[in-house]
Amino acid sequence: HAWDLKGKVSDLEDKIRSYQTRVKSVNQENEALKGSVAENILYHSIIVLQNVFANLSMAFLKQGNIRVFCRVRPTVDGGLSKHIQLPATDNKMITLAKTEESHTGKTTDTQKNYNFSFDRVFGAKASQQEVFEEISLLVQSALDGYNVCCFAYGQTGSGKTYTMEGEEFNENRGVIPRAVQQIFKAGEKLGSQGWEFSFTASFVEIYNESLRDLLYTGKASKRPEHEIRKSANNEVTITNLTYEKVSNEDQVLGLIALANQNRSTAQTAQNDRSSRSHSVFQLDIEGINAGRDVKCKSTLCLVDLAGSERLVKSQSQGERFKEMTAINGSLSNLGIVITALANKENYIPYRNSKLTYLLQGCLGGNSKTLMFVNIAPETDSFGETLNSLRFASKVNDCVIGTASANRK
Ligand SMILES: Nc1ncnc2c1ncn2[C@@H]1O[C@H](COP(=O)(O)OP(=O)(O)OP(=O)(O)O)[C@@H](O)[C@H]1O
Repeated sequence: HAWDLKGKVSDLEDKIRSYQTRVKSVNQENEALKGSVAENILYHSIIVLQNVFANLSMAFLKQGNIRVFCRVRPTVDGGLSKHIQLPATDNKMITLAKTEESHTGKTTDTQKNYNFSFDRVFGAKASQQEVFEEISLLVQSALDGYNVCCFAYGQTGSGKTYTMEGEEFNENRGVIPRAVQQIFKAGEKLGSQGWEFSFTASFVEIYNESLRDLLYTGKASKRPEHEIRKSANNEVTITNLTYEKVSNEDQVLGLIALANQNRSTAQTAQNDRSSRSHSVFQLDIEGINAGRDVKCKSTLCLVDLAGSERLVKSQSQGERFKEMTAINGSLSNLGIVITALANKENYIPYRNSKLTYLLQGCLGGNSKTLMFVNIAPETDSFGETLNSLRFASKVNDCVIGTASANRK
């Protein structure tokens, strides 16, 4: 019996040992599992934190930086564009897709995608209100003493004027009337905190590198010449320009109507002139809070640029050639100035074009800049659209210092 018992105990001991080994290995597996779960959680937390961090630092960097919004114009018949794709889940991406047909018919058609990402992409259905909501904080900061510049870039007919001015007195009003409305409303609110603001508006057109006052009411024959001047304290002013003191929204809307009238008179004399000129609306804001002994001074600058289409040499002769050269010169200088600012170059060639000279105070370290790149959805605009998006993404890559408010 003893022998038998010894054998059974030995069997039991073997079983116990094998159980122990299994438990150990299960424990090890558990540990491994626990480790990987923990690691996974940690890994994902780090990714989330990295993203939060990247977004935060982007937001900080972007504070004084150029932001770029892309807006796609609806097609004339309200249909879908064939080559522009916006992902449903991401409002920062846009893809231009080009299908290259096989010429021989032997190979299949190939599709080439051009992807771009911006701070925001608005599709054809985006309303003026939605667009404005995204820039209203920027407009607001003009009252806090920041210089703010918002400009629309794109080929003729891509929706720049619609974005900046829109239609009168309804929900299709664009950035300029909405910004003005917001500034006056917010200025009134700040009044209860002891702030007193004064506003001065001007509206100027740059055509063929010469300036024209859009608020001029005198005789056409007596239109004065204008020069851009920079004062000792770096303020840019235009000689002989109408600077109109304004205190409410209606007054500014009246000035915008006057500017449109002035533009259409010139337009009648010269077909399509407004497409070939830059128009710059400026609202100078001065605030004083006597109780707190603080002052602030800034400019809100809203610009509808000339059409960015490239020069078609064979079709451009005489006056048209001169215009296109002036437009190409000033738009490419705008790109050069922005790149020079981003590269922190010592010399920024503001003076190489009237446009950049005039916008000098609003482009650079001490300002907030937003660029709309407007694009047309038609297939025959593919080349121009690609060009505009390439220009805009170059601008989007620029990091231009941090803005600081002009407060004393
Ligand atoms: N988002 C939009 N929704 C509805 N209509 C639009 C939109 N964008 C543009 N349009 C219409 O498309 C046409 C061309 O737009 P717009 O005049 O703004 O182009 P543009 O880029 O300013 O051209 P130009 O360089 O000639 O001034 C206009 O009739 C305008 O009302």
